[in-house]
Amino acid sequence: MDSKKQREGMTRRDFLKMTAVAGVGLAIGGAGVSAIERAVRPASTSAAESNPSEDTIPMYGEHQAGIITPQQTYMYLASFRITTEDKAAVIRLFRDWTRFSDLSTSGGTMKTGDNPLLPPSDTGETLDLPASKLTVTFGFGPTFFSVEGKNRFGISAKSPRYLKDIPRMPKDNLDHLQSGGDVIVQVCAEDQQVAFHAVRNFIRLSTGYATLKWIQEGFISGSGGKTPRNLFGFKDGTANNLHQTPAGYNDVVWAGEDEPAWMKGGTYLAYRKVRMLLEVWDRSSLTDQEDTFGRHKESGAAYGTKDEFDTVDPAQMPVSAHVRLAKQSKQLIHRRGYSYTDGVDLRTGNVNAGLLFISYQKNPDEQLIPMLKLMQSQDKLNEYTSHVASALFACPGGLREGQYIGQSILES
Ligand SMILES: C=CC1=C(C)c2cc3[nH]c(cc4nc(cc5[nH]c(cc1n2)c(C)c5CCC(=O)O)C(CCC(=O)O)=C4C)c(C)c3C=C
Ligand SMILES: [Fe+2]
Repeated sequence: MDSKKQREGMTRRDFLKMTAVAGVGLAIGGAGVSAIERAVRPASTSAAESNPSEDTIPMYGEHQAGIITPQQTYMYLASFRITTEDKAAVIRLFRDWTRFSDLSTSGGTMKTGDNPLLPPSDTGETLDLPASKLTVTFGFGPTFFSVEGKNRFGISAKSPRYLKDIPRMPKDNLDHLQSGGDVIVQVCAEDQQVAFHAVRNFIRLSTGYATLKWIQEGFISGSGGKTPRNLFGFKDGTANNLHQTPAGYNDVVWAGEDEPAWMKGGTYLAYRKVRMLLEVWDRSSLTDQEDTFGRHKESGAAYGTKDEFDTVDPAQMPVSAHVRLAKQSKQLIHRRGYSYTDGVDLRTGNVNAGLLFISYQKNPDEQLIPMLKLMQSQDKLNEYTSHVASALFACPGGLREGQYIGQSILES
């Protein structure tokens, strides 16, 4: 089949054309052959054929997708450590990751293989599935730019202004194996298998260039348009409505003029894995639970108000209420958190579960860190939570077709 026919003829079920080179590329990873050298986009996708725009979120634009995109139901965070010091190899990896992002967010897969003697290029578990609003968001940690004063890849001068580890907090109980990383990939989708497929193939494509440091999966309740509830049963995300306009996003989320050019349209992703002590919470009274946040459980209304989105008066709340403390900091952040469950805590027999707190902001020094300090010293929520992992990443602005992620950092 010639390549024009491939483009015209391929449906999602027929999946994408991939050369045998791809299999070789995957097998030899860092040896220099691009793993998805000749992947092409699907002509159409099966489940999304009737209305693909409802099923796909554009990957290209001023900003990366997955930041102010309405939250999908499933999320994975995969944190990578770059293992090569060869800048050209890093560029190859990022080109492959970008091509694969383009392919998978538009509903494609790599070909499962022409050559029975080679492993299939694609792992195959999304062959019959639509794009499911898949988004991929990349960010770079402090150690991508320099490690112990050593300028990695010659780019330390391009390190963004506020990129550093979140300082140690009074009540931190951090596991460093689950924290930080050189590169973060946030993958979100309406179908968990679609999201995991993307993560899995990012990992495969990284062979020879990077290793996985940690991975974390999350979910939210998805009842169309309503604020999701966290595992304490409270609506979580209400206050995002205070800045959800283009001007609001400029003030709160998108990096300022004081940043390197590659941060234009970019932002900072802050991550805190916060364990929630469900057994303790479930034994506490409704009054105690509501006093913890300063909001009512069922309606989500702030104390002294009737409805979820009514204007908050912090004076109506206990001094240690979570929302009162957030207001006291006088800062806004854009939260995009997910719940997680991690099985049983074998030491106690309790459920290991909580919130993957993810926030996007233009200036973590001003917006996030003072708020976090205030909360960690005075928040009633501390009786029921423990912060177990932490990270900060700088997310570059969006891409135009033909560019690859990180290009404006690694080139020019
Ligand atoms: C430092 C930042 C924050 C951390 C860490 C954090 C953890 C955390 N939050 C909840 C539950 C809720 N948070 C709510 C509001 C809220 N939280 C933060 C910041 C952090 N939360 C802010 C800035 C706000 C908005 C405050 C405001 O301006 O009104 C709420 C109320 C509803 C809402 O607005 O979303 C809940 C509920 C948990 C369970 C948690 C850690 C486990
Ligand atoms: Fe909160």
